[in-house]
Amino acid sequence: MKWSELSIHTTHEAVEAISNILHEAGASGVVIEDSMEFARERQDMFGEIYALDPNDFPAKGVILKAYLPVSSFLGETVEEVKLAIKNLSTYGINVGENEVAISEVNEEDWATAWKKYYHPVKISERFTIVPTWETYEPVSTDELIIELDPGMAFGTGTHPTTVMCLQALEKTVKSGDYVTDVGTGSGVLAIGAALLGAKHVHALDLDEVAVRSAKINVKLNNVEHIADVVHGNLLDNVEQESDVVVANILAEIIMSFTDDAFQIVKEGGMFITSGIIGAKKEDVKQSLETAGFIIVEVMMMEDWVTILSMKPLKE
Ligand SMILES: C[S@@+](CC[C@H](N)C(=O)[O-])C[C@H]1O[C@@H](n2cnc3c(N)ncnc32)[C@H](O)[C@@H]1O
Repeated sequence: MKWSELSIHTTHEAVEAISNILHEAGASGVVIEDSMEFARERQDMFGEIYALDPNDFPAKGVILKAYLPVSSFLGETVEEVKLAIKNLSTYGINVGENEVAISEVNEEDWATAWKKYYHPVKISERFTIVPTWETYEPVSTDELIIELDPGMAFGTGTHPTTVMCLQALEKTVKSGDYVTDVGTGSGVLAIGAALLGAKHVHALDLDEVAVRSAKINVKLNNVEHIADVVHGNLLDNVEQESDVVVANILAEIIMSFTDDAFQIVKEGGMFITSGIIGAKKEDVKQSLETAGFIIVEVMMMEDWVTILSMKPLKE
């Protein structure tokens, strides 16, 4: 089968938003070629992972490659994608060069292209993420293994926003907790919370592809009796109070539902918010405080921020 490869040269800041646009446009996969991936000392942060070939990476910024089936609608879809990306600047997101190129490729060229960059990664005290096609022996009995096939959903578990969420879950989830995962993507955080001893995890995503992918991964990790995955928009129709709510979405989206989150977080419970670029940190903190949360900790990795906030106990 022939596919159209849409290649977009952009900034780190715009990756997540553009990936969402591409998924919404029907892209069956998004490959991220990140200049920082090549440049940074991954060995220090994540342990030795893999040898990188400089030819696979742009000199600066990020190249996103999305794959769409060749069809008569392609022209329109590409125009819609270009317009949606242009509109991101109205949200204060710098899309950089925003060069868009289109070429035709064979299915076998892209379906596995990204897998060569994805190997077992120890991402926190306890969590190691292992792609399904790799074998891995745990090094200690304490280690928690998340097996993932991200398929077409965000993420591989190694994005800084996800890494910080897993570290935050490690600090906050207690045995028997109720957890809600808003924007579950591949289901990585829901699985993490279940492995940490949560009694029940409610995971949801607006994107049907993510819901399918998360369901597969939840099953793969044998936590389907703990974590349910549904299609949903933020906390609409969520009534179950939670000890921990985690949301790794864009700052603008987080700020739109801090009041709703306050309603479902139990007193003394935590709201973990991530996917926030450095420039939006203060806005999100203010939105959380206005809703009634107390900021407990602010974590940073690269230019990404994760905020842990608590719903105070009544006097
Ligand atoms: C950055 S990904 C995070 C995935 C995963 N939780 C992680 O940490 O790797 C954000 C996810 O939020 C979902 N999302 C975006 N807007 C949403 C909304 N309004 N309601 C529910 N999910 C949404 C996207 O489809 C995407 O899967």
